[in-house]
Amino acid sequence: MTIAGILLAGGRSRRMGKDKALLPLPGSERLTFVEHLNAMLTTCCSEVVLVARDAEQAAEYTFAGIHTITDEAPDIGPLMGLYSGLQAITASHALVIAVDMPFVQPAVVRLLLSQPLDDALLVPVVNGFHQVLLAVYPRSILPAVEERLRAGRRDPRSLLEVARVRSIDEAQLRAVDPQLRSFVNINTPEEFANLK
Ligand SMILES: Nc1nc2c(ncn2[C@@H]2O[C@H](COP(=O)(O)OP(=O)(O)OP(=O)(O)O)[C@@H](O)[C@H]2O)c(=O)[nH]1
Repeated sequence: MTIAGILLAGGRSRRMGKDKALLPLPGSERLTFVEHLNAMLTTCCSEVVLVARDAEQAAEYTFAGIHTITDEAPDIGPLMGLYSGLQAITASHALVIAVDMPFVQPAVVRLLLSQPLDDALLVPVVNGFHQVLLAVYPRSILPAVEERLRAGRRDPRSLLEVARVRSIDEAQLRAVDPQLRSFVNINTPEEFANLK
């Protein structure tokens, strides 16, 4: 089975005040979050798709040479990004990463990609919370995504109520990423300023 990478970048970054995807990666002189995550996914996925909310936002990423598509409709939330991304890929499954998680560790990606793939969602659990924005989704989940969107839901978390889920527990995650850096997500200028 092949697995695609989907980067979700279609949010408005309101709390940050500027597009989080284009923030510079700490410790790197020139890479943005989106370039860094795209480069990582390119090494392990059969295809990588970046999902922006609309053509105007997508145009911001042409410099990075990333295959960018747009949401079927903008501003419906990451569930719409997932829907649009899953429709665009040819692989049977996708590793989905929010573009505001710049420290996703290759070892965690390898752990996720080494699991048996079937029709279940494969979701890491940290502090008791399912990490739906760093998880593996089968394309076969698309009808359920469509149903959730029709019900007015915006968050992939709502799939946990209707889909079969296989959890990756915290001990497994800590074995490869002891500080769970992979699950740090950046929302505000303060959080960005405090990154090391
Ligand atoms: N494609 C797509 N991605 C989205 C959408 N909404 C949020 N995302 C992505 O989902 C991830 C989590 O988003 P949030 O941090 O909850 O929201 P945000 O819009 O980025 O930030 P705020 O405006 O500050 O809430 C980020 O990578 C977003 O880019 C959407 O409507 N479409």
